[in-house]
Amino acid sequence: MEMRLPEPGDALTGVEMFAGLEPEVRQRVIAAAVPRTYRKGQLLFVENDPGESLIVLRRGAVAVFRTAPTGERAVLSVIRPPDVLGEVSLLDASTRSASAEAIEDCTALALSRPAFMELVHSNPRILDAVMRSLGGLIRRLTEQNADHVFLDLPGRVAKTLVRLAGESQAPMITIELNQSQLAEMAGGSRQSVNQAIGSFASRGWLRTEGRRIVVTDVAALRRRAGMNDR
Ligand SMILES: Nc1ncnc2c1ncn2[C@@H]1O[C@@H]2COP(=O)(O)O[C@H]2[C@H]1O
Repeated sequence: MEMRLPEPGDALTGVEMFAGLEPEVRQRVIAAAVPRTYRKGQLLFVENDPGESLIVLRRGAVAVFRTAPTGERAVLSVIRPPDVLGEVSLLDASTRSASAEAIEDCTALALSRPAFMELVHSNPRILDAVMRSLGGLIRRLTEQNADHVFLDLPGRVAKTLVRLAGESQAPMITIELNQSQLAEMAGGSRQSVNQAIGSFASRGWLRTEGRRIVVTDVAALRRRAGMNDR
């Protein structure tokens, strides 16, 4: 019988949680997962829905947010491939801790809770990656808490932009985010975020182009956010 070698890249390529799996286990995970597509603006799930699956994002971007009783949103994070979301309610067998909306057209794989738990029980090594992912989430939450105490709003806007710019070393970094999304992420009103952006633009640290922000001086934003120089 002809043996099929695993593809050099598959649907789980780059996803840290599945990185240490044997090729045939990866193939079983892929076979058990259900492909999903979400249009820009579509909700993947809302807070307090039953947590029924782990979502592996393959393409697009998803905003994770909480909604206040007034309807105001606070964006906790923007998830991009090859990241996962929905692990919290799977692990504590509870409801979704936040809502998630596609902010670009997305493709994803959904792994049901029973399939995920079966995978964990038969491959306990996966717990290393699960713990790393939870540790990373706790670390980010700690940092966000500290930012709300120690940084003023322009500082939080600067830090949000630096985070969105990621590790890029490019001289100009384009961020596909409008100012209300940025306000939801930085935890401020649209008006005060607009003022901060205007002041950064007048200093030559960025410019706005319609719904995008082009960062031209990440180092200056890092300094404004009180982050160490690299
Ligand atoms: N503060 C946060 N920062 C980043 N991601 C989060 C945060 N809170 C929740 N999430 C993600 O959003 C998901 C919401 O559904 P879950 O609780 O199943 O799993 C959650 C995590 O994957």
